[in-house]
Amino acid sequence: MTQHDHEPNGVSRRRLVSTVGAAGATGLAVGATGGAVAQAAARDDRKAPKPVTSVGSTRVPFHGKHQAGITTPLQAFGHLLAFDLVSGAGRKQAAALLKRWSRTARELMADESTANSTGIALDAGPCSLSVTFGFGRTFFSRTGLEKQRPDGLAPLPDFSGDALDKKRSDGDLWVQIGCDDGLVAFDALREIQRQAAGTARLRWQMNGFTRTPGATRRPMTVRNLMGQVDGTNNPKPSEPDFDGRIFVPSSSKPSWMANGSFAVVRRIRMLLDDWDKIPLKEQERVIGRRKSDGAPLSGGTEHTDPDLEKRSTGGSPAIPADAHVRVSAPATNGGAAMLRRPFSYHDGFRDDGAPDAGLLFIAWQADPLRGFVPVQRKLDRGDALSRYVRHEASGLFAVPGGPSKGEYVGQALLEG
Ligand SMILES: C=CC1=C(C)c2cc3[nH]c(cc4nc(cc5[nH]c(cc1n2)c(C)c5CCC(=O)O)C(CCC(=O)O)=C4C)c(C)c3C=C
Ligand SMILES: [Fe+2]
Repeated sequence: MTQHDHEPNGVSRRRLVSTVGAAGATGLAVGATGGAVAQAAARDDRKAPKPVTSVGSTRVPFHGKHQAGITTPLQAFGHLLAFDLVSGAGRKQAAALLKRWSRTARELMADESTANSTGIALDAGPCSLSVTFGFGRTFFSRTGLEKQRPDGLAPLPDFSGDALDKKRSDGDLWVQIGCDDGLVAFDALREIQRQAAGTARLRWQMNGFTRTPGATRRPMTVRNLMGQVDGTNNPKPSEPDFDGRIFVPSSSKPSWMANGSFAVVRRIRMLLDDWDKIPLKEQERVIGRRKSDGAPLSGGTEHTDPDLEKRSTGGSPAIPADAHVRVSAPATNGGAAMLRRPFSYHDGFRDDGAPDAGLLFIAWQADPLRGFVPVQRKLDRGDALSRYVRHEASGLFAVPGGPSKGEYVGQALLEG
């Protein structure tokens, strides 16, 4: 999904535009010939510092069958935003907003300066920026589009372990920003927020992070804030049933959701003080995998399939009955599967001194009733991990397919 755009000398287009602009202005002022300007530029070129990595120049396409930010490799920084339409804003205003947002997302992801550039990201490349847009259940009643509301947006059931903050849950519109640079990510966030003015008000925002590309000597699955290798047994795009599990078929109804997906977003706080007190062996039994390398307790290496039948020498299951990987596995949930693409978060410390930190859990699936819901029902009843986590906020969003050239995200819904 990503594309390394190695510009001349690996310098980003944003940077080149400003360099060329400056050289052009100088040329005019001193009346230099085109040849002299070219020679000066070539000299400048030799002096230009070489980028240390390709992180800055990596570009994620905005157009395509699916929106970016679903199968895009996880970026180091994430911002999740939910907006509510202001009173008086309906379908027309929402369409204009999605048009503005799409144009900005396309320009920023392509490393083009936007008309109202804040300047925050001026020296950086696109750094794998992706911006993804979705619609919450309430969007359809606010805009008179109830008939277009997909069944997949049926409210999630209440789970016994939920302690949800309504103010930080749901929302009419959802935006996910992912980027390998904090300033480029903030620049996108700021433009998206400014463009909403007069049409939609921010309902909640959550900021996340994960590993920086290149931070590991040996690229491997990332770790979460409990220290576990997290993401190993995700469905893989190379698997034959991947598209059917993650994306809405192109023949489905309503047709505007063709090639789209549903995002379940859960803010899950980790009780890290409690977690850190339990011995390593117990931490591993809670998950069912080794902490050091993520290998299943049934043996092998990180990518060996967990053997749920295997017994240890004492006769007990090698992967305990309530281990997280056993309870959540498709094999024990009638095949239910989802693509997990979470960010970690840390929002300081609570009054009792415990970190306010955990996982911005984002699960992608073609149908939440066949993905997240059955698995969370089971986890809610019998997951050893639930003693160490709290679900504090929740959202469910319909994310349309990717726009074709010249289209904006959600156009088929808003103009259909
Ligand atoms: C409802 C779905 C899930 C929630 C909520 C959830 C929360 C959660 N998970 C971890 C850590 C790990 N999860 C792992 C695997 C895993 N988790 C889910 C689903 C939910 N997790 C699934 C479907 C799976 C894959 C199971 C399988 O097929 O083997 C793992 C193991 C490594 C991996 O495969 O990713 C870890 C570690 C936390 C910390 C958490 C809430 C904070
Ligand atoms: Fe999990």
